[in-house]
Amino acid sequence: MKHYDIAILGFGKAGKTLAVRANALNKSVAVVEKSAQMYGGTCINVGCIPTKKLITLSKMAKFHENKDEFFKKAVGLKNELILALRAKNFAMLDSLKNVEVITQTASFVDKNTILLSPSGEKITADKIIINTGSKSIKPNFSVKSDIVYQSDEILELGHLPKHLVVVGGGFIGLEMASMFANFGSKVSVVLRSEILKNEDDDVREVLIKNLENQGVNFIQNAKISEINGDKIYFNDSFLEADAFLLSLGRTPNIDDLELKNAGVLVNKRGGVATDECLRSEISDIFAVGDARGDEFFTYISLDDFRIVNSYLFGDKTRTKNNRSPYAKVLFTDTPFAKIGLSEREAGENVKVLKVMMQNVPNAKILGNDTGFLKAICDKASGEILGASFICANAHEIINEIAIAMKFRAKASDLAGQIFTHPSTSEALNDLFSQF
Ligand SMILES: Cc1cc2nc3c(=O)[nH]c(=O)nc-3n(C[C@H](O)[C@H](O)[C@H](O)COP(=O)(O)OP(=O)(O)OC[C@H]3O[C@@H](n4cnc5c(N)ncnc54)[C@H](O)[C@@H]3O)c2cc1C
Ligand SMILES: NC(=O)c1ccc[n+]([C@@H]2O[C@H](COP(=O)([O-])OP(=O)(O)OC[C@H]3O[C@@H](n4cnc5c(N)ncnc54)[C@H](O)[C@@H]3O)[C@@H](O)[C@H]2O)c1
Repeated sequence: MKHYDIAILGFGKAGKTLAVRANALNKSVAVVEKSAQMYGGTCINVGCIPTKKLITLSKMAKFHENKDEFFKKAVGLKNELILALRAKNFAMLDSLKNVEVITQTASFVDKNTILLSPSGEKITADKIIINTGSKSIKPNFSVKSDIVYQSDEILELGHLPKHLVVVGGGFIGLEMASMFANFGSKVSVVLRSEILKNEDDDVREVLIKNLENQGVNFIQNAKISEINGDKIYFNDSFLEADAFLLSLGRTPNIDDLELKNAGVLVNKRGGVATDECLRSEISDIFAVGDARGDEFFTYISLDDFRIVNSYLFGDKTRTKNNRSPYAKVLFTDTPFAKIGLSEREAGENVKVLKVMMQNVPNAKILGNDTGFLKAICDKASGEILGASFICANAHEIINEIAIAMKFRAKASDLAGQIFTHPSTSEALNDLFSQF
């Protein structure tokens, strides 16, 4: 039985980054990945990168007469990118002298022993890192149809659907709705509640208007009973489509792991229960990324790497409790980005600042002056407590607010900051000058 200093289960963002770090420190590492199609993990193969490549290409569809042909070309370009990234990720680890990539499914025999399937071999390790990601949640209504897809399957579709019904109005649902509408599909989003019901009303208003202008039709507060053939049934009604996308959320991918054999516990979110250093109940077993069932973002998986790295190889000071402020972005045609408090969450002792994009010169240059920048500041100190940006480039400039919040900057700091011109960032001068 081969022994390693560290075994990493799953080739995800945190795990692969930790493997590179451990190799540099001369530790022996096994990275166990169940699928050769998933070297590099969800983000590069079926998540962030393929979706954002297609979202970017979909914005060019309006220049193409034959929409179906352009969609197929876009899928081809996306596939080229993914194949290159997957090969690069594999080579990155395979070329390291202390790292071995093992293409098998991992499960625990005990707290230091991993069974590899289908080979039946076993390996042991001093430390084990669970980085097995997440999977799509299964519907709680009946599905009898062969035109129903999950997000990874729809990225491989060989034709552009004429009418796509997206079920679920979260990150994947709204991004895909915007993307397929740009490619030229008729798109309907059927969701059980109201769109982004926890966000401020002015954000929701712009978001819905923008998507409706793209041709997306919303059916909110729908109680879905079934998808049968080419029909989805909800409330007292139905819709006909030639493709359905299920985007009902994701759940940790830990079923194969036989965690009980190692004594590792599961939390209420169905993920591996960890402490602030990401140690499980068994102190030599850690969990990182989606497998913890906390926040499902690539940059959180990367930050989990920083925490485990600090614990195993550093001064142990970096923990889940001192993460930097970070934003979330919905990559619709006009993106929505949010960090910290919204106006609704902020309550009384704050000042709300707002700039409409119609008044921002760069928005005119970009040809998209919809939306606004909104910031929430503490009334007494001026400290920035949050921001909601729904506008072109929102996904980039929100990171400037993240840095400002990390250093507890005040409105006056950004009001007096020199920004390049013309840029969307320079609108932050006007926004924070209002304080
Ligand atoms: C369509 C889509 C779009 C997304 N867009 C974004 C975005 O724009 N920005 C963003 O930040 N996040 C996005 N996400 C979320 C992001 O992709 C994930 O949060 C992130 O990739 C999770 O990384 P991870 O390190 O937890 O593991 P993953 O990258 O998921 O890696 C886990 C790996 O473990 C393997 N595995 C599972 N079980 C076993 C086992 N028993 N043995 C061996 N191997 C196993 C899997 O095959 C997989 O390769 C998106 C997700 C999806 C689905
Ligand atoms: N831009 C990004 O950073 C990005 C993009 C895509 C995905 N992601 C990550 O992936 C995760 C998964 O995305 P997602 O869109 O699948 O999940 P989500 O949690 O964002 O949204 C799920 C949606 O499905 C609805 N839903 C759930 N069960 C339902 C049912 N039975 N009937 C009708 N509606 C139902 C929910 O109300 C919600 O609107 C996200 O939470 C996010 O962390 C991030």
